[in-house]
Amino acid sequence: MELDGLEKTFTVRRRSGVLRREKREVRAVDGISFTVDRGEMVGYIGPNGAGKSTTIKMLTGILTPSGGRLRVAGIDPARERTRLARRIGVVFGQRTTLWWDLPLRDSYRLTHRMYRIPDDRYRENLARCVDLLDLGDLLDVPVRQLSLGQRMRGDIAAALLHDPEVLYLDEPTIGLDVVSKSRVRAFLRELNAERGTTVLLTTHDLTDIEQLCSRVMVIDHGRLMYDGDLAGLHETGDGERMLVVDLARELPPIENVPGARFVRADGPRQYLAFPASASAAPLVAAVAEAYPLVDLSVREPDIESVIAKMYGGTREGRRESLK
Ligand SMILES: Nc1ncnc2c1ncn2[C@@H]1O[C@H](COP(=O)(O)OP(=O)(O)OP(=O)(O)O)[C@@H](O)[C@H]1O
Repeated sequence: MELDGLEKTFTVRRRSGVLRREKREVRAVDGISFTVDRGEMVGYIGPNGAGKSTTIKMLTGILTPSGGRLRVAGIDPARERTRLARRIGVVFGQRTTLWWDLPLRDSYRLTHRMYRIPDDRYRENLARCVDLLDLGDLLDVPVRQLSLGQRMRGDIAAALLHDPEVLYLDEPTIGLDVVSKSRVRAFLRELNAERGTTVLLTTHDLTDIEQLCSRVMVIDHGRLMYDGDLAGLHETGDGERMLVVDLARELPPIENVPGARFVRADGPRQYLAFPASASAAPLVAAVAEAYPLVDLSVREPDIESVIAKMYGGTREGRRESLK
């Protein structure tokens, strides 16, 4: 997957007075370049409206880029959308590609025909998906009667029956309970390890990224803000760690320890933030000397707060120009 200076601009008209109409240009994707190698599993994350779905729509050929260059499996998606469709699979967590009134089995049969999948390949892939995604009891149930988690597993299987080399997953675990999420994640890990399927994963659940992706790309306002591993993301966001101290009794906030920032108290427990790059030892010593310390722990920054910090730094750069 190769993107070089990829752009997508939408022109939106908005009524701004009785007779006036304002023409506004939204740069949903504003010059994005990256390469994803075969077999990589990459997280593609960012806040609402960052441009993630627009990127995926261009990667599938649904939308034509306004600028830049794009290749997926050597194919230009907008020019050869049908040829590309045989090589990629897409799962949109918010929508289903299955036939609502048909049992899962019939949806799969239709996919079999549409993609002209060789019979033995189809049988083999279906059996594998049914086994690993635990779809055995669901094949004869109409899609509309499936729970969200069951439907999602059904959708993932449908996207894989034609052996795609590249899989785009847009919020594949949205709305799923903990058990369904872990089942979907385990399946994706196995798919990637066994088949070498390249996966681009968009999600708001950062546990998906933590458990599945060694590389993560952060997009905001249509621009790539970060491309690297998860550990590096912590550093970039200048995250904070949290020292959680349990005191012998409820006491006023600890505000006199240099290098620590009082965050909140919960009875005798107090939360002190300090820079992720700093050592906790001097803080612990200072607290222990001045307060009746019973217990303590250090919590690592969660990715959410790290990313929130990154976004905080880019708010002014909103690139929506009036025309
Ligand atoms: N068809 C369209 N016409 C006009 N503007 C659009 C269109 N599609 C997307 N946009 C705008 O482009 C920007 C990026 O939208 P996009 O859907 O790609 O974001 P996203 O990162 O997928 O967000 P979310 O996490 O909410 O799904 C937004 O400002 C959105 O309003």
